[in-house]
Amino acid sequence: MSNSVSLPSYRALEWQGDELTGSLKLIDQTVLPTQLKHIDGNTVELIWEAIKQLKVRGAPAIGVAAAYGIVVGLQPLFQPGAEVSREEFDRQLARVAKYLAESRPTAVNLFWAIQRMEQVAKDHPQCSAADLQQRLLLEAQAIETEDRAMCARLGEFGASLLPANTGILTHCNTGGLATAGDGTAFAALAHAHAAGKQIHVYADETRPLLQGARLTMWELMQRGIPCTLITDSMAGQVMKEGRIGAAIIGADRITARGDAANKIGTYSVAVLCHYHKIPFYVSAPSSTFDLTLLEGKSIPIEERVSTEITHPGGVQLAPTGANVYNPAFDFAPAELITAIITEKGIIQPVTEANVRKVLGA
Ligand SMILES: CSC[C@H]1O[C@H](OP(=O)(O)O)[C@H](O)[C@@H]1O
Repeated sequence: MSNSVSLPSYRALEWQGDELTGSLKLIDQTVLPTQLKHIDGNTVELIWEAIKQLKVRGAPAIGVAAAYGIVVGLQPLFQPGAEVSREEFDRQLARVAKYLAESRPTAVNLFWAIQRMEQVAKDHPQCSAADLQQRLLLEAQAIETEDRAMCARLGEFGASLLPANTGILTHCNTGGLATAGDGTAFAALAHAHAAGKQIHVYADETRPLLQGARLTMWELMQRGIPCTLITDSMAGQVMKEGRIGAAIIGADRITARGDAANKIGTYSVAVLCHYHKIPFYVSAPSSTFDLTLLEGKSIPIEERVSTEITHPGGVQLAPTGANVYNPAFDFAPAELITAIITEKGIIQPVTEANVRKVLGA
């Protein structure tokens, strides 16, 4: 019996109001799963901080949040009775765009969304500041709406590849919390479940910030999708036991040859899948591709504070002064990826020629 794929009842982010007084309502993902708490992103500083601290996270969601962050960041220009010149507006737009671009370095969706917003100003050099502010809100809303449609396509294409009656391993979180819609890799899980494929999801906890344990398990259980939480170090064992028929993960930046940067631990999952001859799928929108880069080693990898590892949840687990290395991402080389699922189609085998062919680039 198949169930229909329902959009999540929660939304990682939601715009409220108009271009001059509106704000971005965000789920604070750092306190899930025990608290469903919202923050009101009514200043660009709050939105910047929410991105930096992973209160809002996930490549597509970061892009949507930054797009709205630009609208919010320009609102202070419009004070009652004050005339805003286009020159001043353009100066402030450049400042806010640069500020938001400095929040996190790896997810290319952030820069893609900011550039799309800046392009609106370039495309309308003669319009007034007030008119442009309205156009910027429309562009941010378009980015959000397109993201929702993208998730649906990723879900359909991804589900078509997932085997039935087996376990599917996933890493980090790629669901509605990481996007404006139903997710990327997560959408494939939801669509496969709804299609009656009888899958069982094995979710890596995903240290150090535990997006898998805290967020993916929460999303799967919200949707009634059979699931089991495992530690990252158990991925090989569940494969060895024959529990896993495929793995599917998201991405934060994919190069022209198909090297895919994703949450730390992704490379290990890809190598384990290769060894166990298990299909390894990457699911990501075309906005996650950076065709200016060829090799994964060129992708800027965010390094985060050591306390994420030494003091998870504020509890000290390592000696004071311990040396720590905390890269937030690694990358799976194209050679280890069975296929990359995009909203424009499936890239398989993963080669630069096929990347460009499917993306039409
Ligand atoms: C749907 S993109 C999700 C992608 O982003 C996550 O990183 P973070 O939680 O640090 O924003 C992770 O790499 C996911 O695969």
